[in-house]
Amino acid sequence: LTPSSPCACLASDSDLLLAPAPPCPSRPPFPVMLVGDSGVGKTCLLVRFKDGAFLAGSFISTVGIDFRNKVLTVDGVKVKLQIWDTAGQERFRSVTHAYYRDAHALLLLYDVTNKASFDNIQAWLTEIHEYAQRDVVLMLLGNKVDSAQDRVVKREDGEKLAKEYGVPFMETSAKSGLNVELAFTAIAKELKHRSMKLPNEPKFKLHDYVKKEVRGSGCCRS
Ligand SMILES: Nc1nc2c(ncn2[C@@H]2O[C@H](COP(=O)(O)OP(=O)(O)OP(=O)(O)O)[C@@H](O)[C@H]2O)c(=O)[nH]1
Repeated sequence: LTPSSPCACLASDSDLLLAPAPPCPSRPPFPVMLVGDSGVGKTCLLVRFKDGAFLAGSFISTVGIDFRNKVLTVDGVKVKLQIWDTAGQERFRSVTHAYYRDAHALLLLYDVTNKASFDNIQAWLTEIHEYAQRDVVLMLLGNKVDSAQDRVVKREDGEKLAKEYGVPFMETSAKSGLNVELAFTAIAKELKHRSMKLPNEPKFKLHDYVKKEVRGSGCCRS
């Protein structure tokens, strides 16, 4: 994935000013997969990120898999993500398994108002371990934090689990938009750094970045 000449999918703004970028086929988008139990808010998180809107009202479960593209500008570089929204329902699990291998990043969600979705995270991690690439970028998200009165999973429990498995963690809300942009930006930054490997650039540390930015967002101070 290390680019020799940047294309429109992964090119700095200054490069684009100097010469027209070559077409994208040489640079496919980074596949990012959303996984977690049915109803945790995967589709809503994606819609919030892509369109800045919240899908309220009746809940329509994803069938199989759906995907959307979004280009982010990270440190002056365009990074194209192809985000795969998977169905959380058990009956679609074999479909999801087929996609893990090609995913460069995974956002694993639970719902802070649904204890079972949190308890199932270990099973999801086992599945990820079995099917995904060993070096896949992984982040744990506790979604629906806007529903404070219905919360049954404490932030500390999410943090503890994430620490146990060595994965970055943040709480999100597809409804309010809290940390949604940040979650995808963090993933895009990590993918960009891994693929570009510029000689004089300091190594990007996803864990540290997430910790610093979450603290800065003011969402999680007790
Ligand atoms: N309060 C609140 N509700 C949310 C949030 N995100 C999703 N929801 C609601 O939760 C329900 C399920 O959301 P989806 O995004 O469809 O869930 P999903 O994980 O894609 O479900 P599957 O497609 O079955 O895997 C919907 O009724 C949403 O409106 C959130 O951040 N806050």
